Amino acid sequence: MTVVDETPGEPSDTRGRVAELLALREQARRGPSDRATEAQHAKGKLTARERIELLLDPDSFKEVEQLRRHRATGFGLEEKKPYTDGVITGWGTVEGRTVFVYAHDFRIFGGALGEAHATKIHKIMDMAISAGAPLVSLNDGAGARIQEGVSALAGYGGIFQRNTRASGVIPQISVMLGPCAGGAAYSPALTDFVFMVRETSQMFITGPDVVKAVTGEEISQNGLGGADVHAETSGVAHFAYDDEETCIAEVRYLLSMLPSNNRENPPTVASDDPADRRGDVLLDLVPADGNRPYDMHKVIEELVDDGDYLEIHERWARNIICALARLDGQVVGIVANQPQSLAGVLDIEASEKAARFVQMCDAFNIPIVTLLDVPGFLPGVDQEHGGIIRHGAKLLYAYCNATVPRISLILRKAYGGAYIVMDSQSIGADLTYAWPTNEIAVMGAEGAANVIFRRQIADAEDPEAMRIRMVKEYKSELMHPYYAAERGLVDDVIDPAETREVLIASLAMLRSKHADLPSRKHGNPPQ
Ligand SMILES: CC(=O)SCCNC(=O)CCNC(=O)[C@H](O)C(C)(C)COP(=O)(O)OP(=O)(O)OC[C@H]1O[C@@H](n2cnc3c(N)ncnc32)[C@H](O)[C@@H]1OP(=O)(O)O
Repeated sequence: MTVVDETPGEPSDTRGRVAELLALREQARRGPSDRATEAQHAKGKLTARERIELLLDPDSFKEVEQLRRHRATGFGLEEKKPYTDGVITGWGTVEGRTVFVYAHDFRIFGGALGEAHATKIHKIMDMAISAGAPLVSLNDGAGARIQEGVSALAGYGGIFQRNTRASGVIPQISVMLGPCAGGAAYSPALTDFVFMVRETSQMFITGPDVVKAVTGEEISQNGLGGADVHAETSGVAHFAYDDEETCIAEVRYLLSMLPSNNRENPPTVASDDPADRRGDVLLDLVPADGNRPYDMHKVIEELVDDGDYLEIHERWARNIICALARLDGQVVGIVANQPQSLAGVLDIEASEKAARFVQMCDAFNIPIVTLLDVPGFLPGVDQEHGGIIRHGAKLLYAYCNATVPRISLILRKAYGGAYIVMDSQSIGADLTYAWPTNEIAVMGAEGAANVIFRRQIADAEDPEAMRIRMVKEYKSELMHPYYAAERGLVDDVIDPAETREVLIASLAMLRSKHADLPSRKHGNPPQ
């Protein structure tokens, strides 16, 4: 059979019927036209099926509702009823584990979401939740299908509700691969991770034309909501890549670090990197002088298996690092201050970034290792008026609420509220370690001396000499690791070179940790 009428005919026998089915399937698989495919490729974009092939293990994709068509009328829709209705849905495997997927087909109504299209997505989301497997959306759609009016809007509502229900139950990953406007941008915002591709993907609530009409601002689509904007400025995107192939390969890498659902642990792999590998290089990597910057990435590289880690929000709020890595084959979430950026202070964005990460790790049974080198919260009118109190509280809340194994290590300094917030023992860290260079205090020695010895300094014959003496006294009295160790506020002071071994042994002990929070509907975290 070469040509099939859109209305199934009446083939005389089963073989005829099967031939007809195969022809229909082929039609659905091919999509609207070669021209539409060429137009998609000309924009530097792959088709929905090409993307699914890259995401899933070879030949593992099982499609659902391939022959679905809309029943909408008006605006010529009754004449245009393509199979799939512009979204391809189904499941397959990534490294042998089940993953559900939906992918907008931009060649059909610009990937815009109508009622049938939406209910296909609802079904696949329900299946992913029931099966307890991750959901990946490959987004390339123009938002609500304008011709279907409120039915399309209601379709989005159903997606948002399911995104929220699935939150913390199965990993949800949104991959942005085209212009995603309106409703198409909200669903990703509700998911755990957002990936974008430079030049070809954009996210905005209202596009440049509406922005210009309302505010008079002129801006391009990429300038308004491109990958770099969202990965560096707004924090909406966790990852940005130059091309779709790399982007989708990284989605596979991320999936390899996540459990299928909140009742499982992340996958373990056998590691060739010795658990007792010493890290003598750490003795020189981190300067003992608390004011000298260094790159915390190098510390992480030295500690984790084979130096491999996946950084989340790499280019947003760089003063804090959030990464997934493995220690002796077990996945861990690492939160680390970055002394090379804003001296590693906590500010509004760093607090938000780390809070979301800690919450994600806790939801998916990923132990958290916190590496502290923090001078405090960033002072300033902008920060105070921007709500650093409530944003900083998000991080505090996330840590206090986390029941996964939690280990913190103070590399150098940990001052004030920032020390408490960054998983101190007092807010529930299971084990806390310190390097011998560390200083835990309410504030740096200079600031402290100026406050508590203000009168002695002012009254002294040589105030500067007195100030220097008092700073020295304060340092030797309070600012060394043994002050905290003597009070049991750190569990041990360790040789930096043995950090990897200590972390691995501690995680092994904590693997069977079980902690329950008081029964409640849900908390009321600061927003
Ligand atoms: C709740 C909400 O979602 S509100 C948001 C509603 N959506 C929007 O406002 C977006 C409207 N669309 C657009 O701005 C643009 O189409 C963009 C930016 C998404 C894409 O632009 P381009 O890449 O230039 O593609 P283009 O505009 O040619 O659209 C491709 C096709 O999709 C169709 N299309 C685009 N958006 C929609 C839509 N929302 N509903 C139905 N069809 C649409 C176009 O008519 C076109 O169809 P055709 O191939 O038959 O001519």
